[in-house]
Amino acid sequence: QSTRVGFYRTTCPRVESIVQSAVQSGVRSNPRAAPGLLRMFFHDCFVNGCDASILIDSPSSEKTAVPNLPLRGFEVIDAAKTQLEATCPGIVSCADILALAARDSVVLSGGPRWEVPTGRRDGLVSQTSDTANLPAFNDSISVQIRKFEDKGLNTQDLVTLVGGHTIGTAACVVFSYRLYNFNNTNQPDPDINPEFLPQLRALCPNGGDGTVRVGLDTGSVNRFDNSYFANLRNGRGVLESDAKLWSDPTTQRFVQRFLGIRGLLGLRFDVEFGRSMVKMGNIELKTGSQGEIRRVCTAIN
Ligand code: HEM
Ligand SMILES: [Ca+2]
Ligand SMILES: [Ca+2]
Repeated sequence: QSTRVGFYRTTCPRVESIVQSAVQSGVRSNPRAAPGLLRMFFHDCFVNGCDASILIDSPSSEKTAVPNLPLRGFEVIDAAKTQLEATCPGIVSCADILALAARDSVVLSGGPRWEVPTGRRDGLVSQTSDTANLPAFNDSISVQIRKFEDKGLNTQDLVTLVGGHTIGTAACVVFSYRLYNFNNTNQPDPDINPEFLPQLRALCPNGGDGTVRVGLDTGSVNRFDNSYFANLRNGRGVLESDAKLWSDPTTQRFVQRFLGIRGLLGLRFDVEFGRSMVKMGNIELKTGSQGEIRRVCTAIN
């Protein structure tokens, strides 16, 4: 069984417009919700599949894991769910709300629109420890490729989906080790463009406040565009894992194709992003009678 476009056509025909307006007003009052919801969908799908396990509130749920602490936009999902329960009670899964909200966040940021297949069901478990295999900011390319392959996503999907870093920010704490004493060399990471280095150092002084946030796509933090790939080529990747997409030839090929380098078959980021998001949205699906439709997204029924 899998998802399909229009799963709620007869049971909750207004689902898409209800989620869309919740995302619109949520992002208006909290701009961090747009990148937050996109990243939230990724972190949901990579842990127990796209089943809203990320949304559960409990002292030992996935939310409490370190990589999930910066996630934003949970209030948007709750607002959409409240609306949906008033309109079509017991019908729409929280996992589908998140899938739609991630798409709508991209559209609101000026990115492409794609059709989101629905029909996911909500999972019954959420454990902090299950998040241990999420991709990490210092993973090598081979580890990044393996973690995506484990979820049925290939190297092109990896480069495409990490292109989600065209919006949003990272805390100094996840990359400032690259700026001063990288791998005990007493030197910065050589992948950083020497003209970019002082900019990053000014934003994240040695021993400074690790919670300060820095754009992942310098110069285009709020716009869902191609600029992130140009920054990678120019040594302006902020995360170590991002910089390696350029320094490793396996993934550089795909970055070049997004940049339209002559001699390589071009790829359009706006087209590929939607395709890879649909693929990611089908990871380890619960359908039919598996799982449940939650009454509130933060708790199992
Ligand atoms: C190798 C894979 C990936 C790694 C290692 C990675 C790592 C990270 C890290 C460390 C941050 C900063 C977190 C913070 O300090 O708040 C971040 C932010 C972000 N990531 Fe990823 N990521 C990966 C893939 C993805 C994918 C596949 C997507 C979505 C399709 C995505 C979307 C985002 C977004 C939108 C942000 C900004 C969040 C915000 O502004 O609150 N990432 N990522
Ligand atoms: Ca999940
Ligand atoms: Ca951008």
